[in-house]
This record gives sequence, structure tokens and C-alpha cells, in this order.
Amino acid sequence: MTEANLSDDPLHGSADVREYFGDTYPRVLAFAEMLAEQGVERGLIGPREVARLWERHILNSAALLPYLGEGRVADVGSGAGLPGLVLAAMDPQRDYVLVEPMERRTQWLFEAARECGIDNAIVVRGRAEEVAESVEVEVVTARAVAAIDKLVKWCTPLLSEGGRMVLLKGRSAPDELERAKYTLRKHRFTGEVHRAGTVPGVEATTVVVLSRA
Ligand SMILES: C[S@@+](CC[C@H](N)C(=O)[O-])C[C@H]1O[C@@H](n2cnc3c(N)ncnc32)[C@H](O)[C@@H]1O
Repeated sequence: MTEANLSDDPLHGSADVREYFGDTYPRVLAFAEMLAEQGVERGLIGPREVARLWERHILNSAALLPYLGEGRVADVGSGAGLPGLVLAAMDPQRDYVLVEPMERRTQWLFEAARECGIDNAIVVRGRAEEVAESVEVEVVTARAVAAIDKLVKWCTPLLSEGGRMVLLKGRSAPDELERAKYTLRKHRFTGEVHRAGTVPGVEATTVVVLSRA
């Protein structure tokens, strides 16, 4: 089987995608190309992901941006840089702290930020529940890291008063919110589920916003 590359992705180079990212497209494109070239070998994405990188990963991450509100952001369990590096590339006016415990992934995050000109990304190695002394932000993001219940326990100490969590979740988000209800109440969060669209023809993404009451 020949290896997939980014040009196999039908959204690669599309006018809708360029328009969606506007001025920030060159940085996002540089990141998508670097992830497509190195991500499989470096164990960041599976081989099948390259041909659907824009929809499943880049646009899926980008969908969070309108929900972030103001303030500094920490992306917890950033891994390949999803959603953190995509958001930082699109939103250069503020800092994004990428929290990731695995050394080889933090190395990737450093390199990708540097090589793609994403100067507002700060990489912190550690587990979310261990970095509260060095990370204080208004917004926490996460994708594919843990259930809502756990994320609230781990990440509440990283948030300033009034902070929020903006999470990429699957369609079972309402069930997950229900299972987390005691933890949410204890930490004074209320949860909302949104369906967030990006470019025409691309499936909307489920976004959970947890706000402090
Ligand atoms: C399935 S990957 C998802 C990576 C990326 N967010 C994405 O959507 O592609 C989960 C990531 O969370 C990280 N992780 C696991 N436990 C964590 C914790 N307690 N605090 C922060 N990151 C954690 C892992 O090292 C891994 O990079």
C-alpha cells in the first residue's frame, strides 16, 4: 500500500478552507504539512488520518475558537498540537500554553511551533493535575484527553476565578455531562453543548463549554 499524503485530502488547498483561515492560513498550512509529513512516523497520528487531516483534525480544532472568550488559554494533553497549535496559529494576539506530559510530544510541539512561526505557543511538560503552580489561565481546552468529570478535577486548579473550559467532545457529550453532574456542581460549573460548524460541507463538531456560575 502506498502511503497517503496531504494532497489525498480533498480539502487540501480548497478555496473554502483558505477563506476560513484568512490571514492565518499560511501558519495553519505549515502546521498541517509538517504534521502530515512527520506525524505518522513520530507516533502522533495514525496513517489513515493524513488523507482526512483537514476535516478531522485541523478544522475540528479550529471550531473551538469562537467559544474561547477572553484571556490566556491552556490546551491540556495537546499531543500533536490539537487543538492548541491550530488555535495559537489562528489567534496570534494571545498566549497558548500547551500542557503535555510525554517528552517526545513536547519536543514535537516545540519544533512545530518554531518551524511554523507560531510564536505565541508556550510548551509546558507535565500532567494537568501537576502544573497548577506554573500555569494560571482563563480558559482550558482539551480534545480526546479524558472524560469531563476527570478534566474538571484536573484542570479547575489551573483556572483563574471565573475561568471556563472549552472541550471538543463526541456526540455522547450530553451523557458525559450528566455523569459529571456532581463534580460540576461541586466546582460551580454549568455546562452547555454546542454544534460548531466551520466550512461548508464539513460536519459540525460538538463543543462543550463549562462556565463558572
Ligand atoms: C489521545 S491523545 C490526544 C492528543 C490531542 N489532544 C489530540 O486530540 O490529538 C491524549 C493526550 O493527553 C495526554 N495526557 C494524558 N493524561 C494527561 C494528563 N493527566 N494531563 C495532561 N495531558 C495528559 C497524553 O500524553 C496524550 O498526548
